[in-house]
Amino acid sequence: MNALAATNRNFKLASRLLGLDSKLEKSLLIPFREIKVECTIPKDDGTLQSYIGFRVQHDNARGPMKGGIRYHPEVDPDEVNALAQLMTWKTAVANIPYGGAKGGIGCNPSELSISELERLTRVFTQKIHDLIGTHMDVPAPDMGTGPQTMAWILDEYSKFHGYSPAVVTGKPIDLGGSLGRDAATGRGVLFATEALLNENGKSISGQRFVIQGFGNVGSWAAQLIDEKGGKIVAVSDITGAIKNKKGIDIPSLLKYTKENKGVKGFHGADSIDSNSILLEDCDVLIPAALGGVINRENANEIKAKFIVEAANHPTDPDADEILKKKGVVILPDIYANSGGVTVSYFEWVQNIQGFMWDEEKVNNELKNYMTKGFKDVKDMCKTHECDLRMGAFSLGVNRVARATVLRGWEA
Ligand SMILES: NC(=O)C1=CN([C@@H]2O[C@H](COP(=O)(O)OP(=O)(O)OC[C@H]3O[C@@H](n4cnc5c(N)ncnc54)[C@H](OP(=O)(O)O)[C@@H]3O)[C@@H](O)[C@H]2O)C=CC1
Ligand SMILES: O=C(O)CCC(=O)C(=O)O
Repeated sequence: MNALAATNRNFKLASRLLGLDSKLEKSLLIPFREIKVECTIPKDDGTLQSYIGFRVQHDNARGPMKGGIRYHPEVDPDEVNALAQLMTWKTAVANIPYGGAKGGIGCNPSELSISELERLTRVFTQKIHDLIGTHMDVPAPDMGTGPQTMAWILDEYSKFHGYSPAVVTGKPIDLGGSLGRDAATGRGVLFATEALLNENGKSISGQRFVIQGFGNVGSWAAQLIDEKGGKIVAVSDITGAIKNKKGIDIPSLLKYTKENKGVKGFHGADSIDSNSILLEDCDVLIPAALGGVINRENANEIKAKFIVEAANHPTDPDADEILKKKGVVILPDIYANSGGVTVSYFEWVQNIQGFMWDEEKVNNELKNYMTKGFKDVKDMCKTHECDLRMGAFSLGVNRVARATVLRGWEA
């Protein structure tokens, strides 16, 4: 099932749980606006190369639309649509005053030079600058993008609209980025995992973790879980997968990946088949890379007791059903990885206030939001006698539906 069909299915199940009117259901499902732009840039060798960029603005009932921009070869309109919709429910679950959006460019950033990436980002911004803005749609980093990408967007946007730091979040600190945003998604994953384990009479310390993806989210989650005494027994990235039953030395791995651009070849662990990373024996599995990786092909073989979805849409609905029967507890993406957008909200607030918070305040506030989010999701599970995914979806969809009805449709 593709990402959009899967997301629509989860939305419709939640809508039925809530008893939403079918017309309201339809209006919540259809995106507010879908943008597709051609981005042609001269490559460093003088030849021209064209790329397609997307921005899907799904819903703005609760506030400006918000969501990352992804640079990846597999970016396609259906996936961006699904990810934009997930952002709408995610910002509502986190209870921050935003709607949802997502963007992407179909490209392989590892094959582009820094100056080619800068040209591509600037051309994309030129094409969408009228449709984003501090109170309209606020992009942020996602896979293949980061603070430097946000700095280029900020600069290009400001040429048209005047200096506007709050038009993007996840910026470098020197340009108004928030302390703690870089680590925020991984830190949110830590807080979410702690909440889930505590509820099950366990703690991070003593649990065995497997993490797929060692980029922004995966590496921060690994570092913070390691600092709390969790044992990380296997990790992977695009270069390969490694395993050490006794626990991987994460500080050494972080140093190694900076120097070697990947986990492959790390001396303190054995190399394993990348395809088997999700099937490794562990207590908690944390997918932190691509979507759709847990599906009907592999769900039966998963050994973890808990899955914490740091990636967006890592679990296919077929796999959800199989894992539920096996008794595996899944903490869904729209709650588990909401730490990133929550600190993006803090960054936006700081930019608008013109006042910078210290990192302790950012991290404490993030913990408050993640703790409250877990309680709100659990309350919905109790009310609707459903699993955590439906608890999170029904929480998010209900908040957006209420805002939509309150705003009304009068022309
Ligand atoms: N950044 C954020 O704030 C947020 C991100 N997310 C989600 O988290 C996930 C990861 O994003 P982020 O960490 O920002 O992205 P990054 O680009 O920083 O990292 C992605 C990681 O995934 C690895 N990867 C790519 N393809 C594969 C593969 N086939 N198998 C194993 N690993 C792979 C990459 O390897 P390599 O580096 O070697 O290419 C890299 O380690 C995405 O689903 C994203 O949507 C969710 C909420 C917020
Ligand atoms: O920080 C943000 O605004 C969005 C992050 C994001 O893209 C996500 O949560 O998937």
